[in-house]
Amino acid sequence: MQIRFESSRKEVSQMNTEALRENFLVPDIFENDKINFVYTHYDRVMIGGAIPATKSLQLETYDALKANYFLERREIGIINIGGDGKITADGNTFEISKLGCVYVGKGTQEVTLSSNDPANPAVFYLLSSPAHQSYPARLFTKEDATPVTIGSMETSNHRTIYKYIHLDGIQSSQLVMGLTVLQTGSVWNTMPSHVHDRRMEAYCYFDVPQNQRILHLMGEPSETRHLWVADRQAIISPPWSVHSGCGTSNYSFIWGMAGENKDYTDMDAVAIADLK
Ligand SMILES: O=C(O)C(=O)C[C@H](O)C(=O)CO
Ligand SMILES: [Zn+2]
Repeated sequence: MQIRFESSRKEVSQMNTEALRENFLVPDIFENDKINFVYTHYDRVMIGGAIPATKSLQLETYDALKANYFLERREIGIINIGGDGKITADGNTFEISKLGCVYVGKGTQEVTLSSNDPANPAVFYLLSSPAHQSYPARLFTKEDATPVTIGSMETSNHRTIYKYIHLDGIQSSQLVMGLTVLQTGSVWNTMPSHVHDRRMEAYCYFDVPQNQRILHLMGEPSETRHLWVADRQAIISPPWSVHSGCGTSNYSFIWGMAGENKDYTDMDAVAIADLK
């Protein structure tokens, strides 16, 4: 498992393209018949992917966790961006379709991921953070997520936000998670932009057409940098960084956070005119 250490604001402002990508892009987590994770030192959030293509996959512990099983001191949010699948958590089975989310809490010993049809396997995005309290495993479909549509065609940022794990949704110890779908013709996410010093964030872009890309913006508002991101790649956003993107077509992305609070609305807005 790859480990990503933290970088300071000053270091980031001096990084070249390669260093920015090495530190903040998570390019290869989705692989057939494997669970892959990157362990970050940003609130100790782990970013992962799993495609149970020809066999079911079991969440195993890692030496870096020094835990008897993966969720001994952690919780996990799982969103399916592929075909229909199943998640079993200590004998409880959840049927999960595309854009569905399953939360599994601390203390769950066995988590198994599987696909219903090997010809169209489930593709699971995984986000895990340390947990100090146990909450029950739950499934939310995208309809359960009380979708909210914001932005407009005029500003090319018309999009629908689905919140799954947050203060008023699925309960967790500190994990917050959901996804955003851009409407056809809209390309900007999270613009106007924001920061939240209280929480780190990770984005995983998906349904990005082949040969199209997302220009993801990061860095302090007055010192922005960019990463070119392809389909099914994730990015790490430090708590002091903006996290916003513009696509060469419309697309969707999963966002997830951990840190001081679970209040989705706790954001410090950045005026567009203040971005540099
Ligand atoms: O399109 C958006 O705006 C978002 O999806 C914003 C993210 O949800 C976010 O950054 C939450 O902190
Ligand atoms: Zn944010």
